[in-house]
Amino acid sequence: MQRKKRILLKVGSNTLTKETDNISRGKIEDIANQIAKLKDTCEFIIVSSGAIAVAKQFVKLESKQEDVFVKQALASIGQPHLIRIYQEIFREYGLLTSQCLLSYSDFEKEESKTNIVNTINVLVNNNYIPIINENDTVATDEIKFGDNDKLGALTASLLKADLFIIATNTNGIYTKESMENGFPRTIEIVEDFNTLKEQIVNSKSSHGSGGMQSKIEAASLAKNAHIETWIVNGLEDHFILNAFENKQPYTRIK
Ligand SMILES: Nc1ncnc2c1ncn2[C@@H]1O[C@H](COP(=O)(O)OP(=O)(O)O)[C@@H](O)[C@H]1O
Ligand SMILES: N[C@@H](CCC(=O)OP(=O)(O)O)C(=O)O
Repeated sequence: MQRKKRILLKVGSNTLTKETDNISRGKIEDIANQIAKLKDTCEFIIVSSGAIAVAKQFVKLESKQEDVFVKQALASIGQPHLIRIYQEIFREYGLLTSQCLLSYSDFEKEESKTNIVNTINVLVNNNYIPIINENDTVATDEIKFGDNDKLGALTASLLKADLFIIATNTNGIYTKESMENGFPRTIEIVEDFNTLKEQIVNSKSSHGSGGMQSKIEAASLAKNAHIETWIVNGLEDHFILNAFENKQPYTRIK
């Protein structure tokens, strides 16, 4: 039997909420449906944000503490709900899920790295789809700066993914000029990072935290591990299948 292509899929809060204030069960169904269609040829590991967004649907926390502590508490409330929603929906598509909470510092210790690889390989070999998020109680890197993009890239590298897909709210990276004139045009293939950095515009989406900058940095980490990154429009239905079939513009960073 041919070896399956290992795909690390990073989905941000914007994709999961379809840019609203609520998690979209429809978007999670769309992801499950695509994974079910590809399951004979591809194995998926998901890095998913959305814990804070789910919690905000249910609670408003009172606190005199700094904003970041409130976000950490919201993540703690939202994470079990997020995983429950994934589990319920993926089960309907015959897919099994598990939860892994990781932080950057786990990628700096040999023992933790070995444990992550061993655990996730057992899960994947038994047809479980690991759903990874930052361990927000102990780490604040992504809720302060990131986008879970770097966590996605570190995980893709450690687990030797064949492809790193970042789902966001644009058809990949647009040229700066085209963004400024209001007719965005996708840069389809990137081979030179220096020219790419010049295309970043200082804007982010409603729930987004890192903008395109953090995606380019994540792609650069993946490239160092010889992994190709695709930046695709997660708001579209069938966004993974569309990219495979070239039906929707997206950016490939080789
Ligand atoms: N060159 C570019 N091409 C596309 N989007 C860009 C570019 N430069 C900056 N951006 C901004 O980056 C945003 C995507 O990043 P972000 O808001 O963090 O989303 P996500 O939550 O999906 O990680 C886009 O909505 C856009 O506002
Ligand atoms: N870990 C947190 C937030 C991570 C984060 O900033 O992510 P993103 O939605 O990709 O901008 C969460 O699950 O809500």
